[in-house]
Amino acid sequence: MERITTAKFLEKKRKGEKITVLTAYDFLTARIVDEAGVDGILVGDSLGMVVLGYSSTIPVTMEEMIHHTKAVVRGRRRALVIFDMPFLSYQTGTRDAVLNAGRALKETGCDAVKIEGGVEIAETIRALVNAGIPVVGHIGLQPQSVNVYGGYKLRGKTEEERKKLLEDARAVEEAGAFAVVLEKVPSELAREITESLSIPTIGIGAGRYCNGQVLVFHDLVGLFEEFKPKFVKRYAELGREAKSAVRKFIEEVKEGKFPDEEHSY
Ligand SMILES: Nc1nc(=O)c2c([nH]1)NC[C@@H]1CN(c3ccc(C(=O)N[C@@H](CCC(=O)O)C(=O)O)cc3)CN21
Ligand SMILES: CC(C)C(=O)C(=O)O
Ligand SMILES: [Mg+2]
Repeated sequence: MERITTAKFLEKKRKGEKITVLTAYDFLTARIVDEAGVDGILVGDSLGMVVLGYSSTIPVTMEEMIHHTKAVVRGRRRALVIFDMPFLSYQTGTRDAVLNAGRALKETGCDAVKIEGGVEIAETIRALVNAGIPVVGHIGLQPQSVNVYGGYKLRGKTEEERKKLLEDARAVEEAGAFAVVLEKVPSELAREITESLSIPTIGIGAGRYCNGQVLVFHDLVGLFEEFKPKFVKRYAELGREAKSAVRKFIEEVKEGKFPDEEHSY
């Protein structure tokens, strides 16, 4: 089976083929999304909220990211694995960024890293690419800056924000990123950015005109039930299913129905 490469992402944009990316934080989920045929698996720092129970992505460490990414890489056969650089692993300077991102590549076997930020982080993207580390940018809503913005609101609404976002997109591309995530921006602005770049845009809450889409796996299958911003579409209700299965188990054990002959030796 042919592996998806960073070049494949660019080729897909040129050919007008959509790119699909989903998160995974463990071996089995990686296997499911890989076998279903996604192009990319993002080991998001959202794992802090989804699997570790933190209320933001701020507390996530390199150690936690590495631990989960190793499991994801073991479950992957085809998709490109992207390591989401956690808060404070790249914001303190290009040297720290290269050392941490290099560590991610060396220790986990991932293919690329993602970092949040636009114009202000372009120099860091350049340093990573120069060191041989493929980079995905991430602009618009940047969850690691939640404490500066005081929330997860839509970005690019005012004319000033719109201009800044277009500049961010250009800076990320010029710095050498091979793709860029656009988070929670109006569809029309995402369209404008997508048309102005030669690298693919991967949207989350950024409308239909992006070159690809990314979602958190647990949101898509209805496992993270309390998280429901407008951009999440639930394709299944696994949270409900799982709870109902557990209730049945409890009931059957209490009634002496489980285990029966079929499940005993
Ligand atoms: N499960 C999950 N899915 C995600 O997409 C995700 C995470 N976790 N954790 C990390 C970041 C945080 N993200 C977020 C978080 C909140 C909203 C959001 O729209 N929240 C509110 C609005 C809050 C506001 O206006 O301040 C909502 O409408 O639910 C969007 C993206 C995206 N990422
Ligand atoms: C929502 C995506 C883009 C992300 O950064 C994450 O899962 O952490
Ligand atoms: Mg993230």
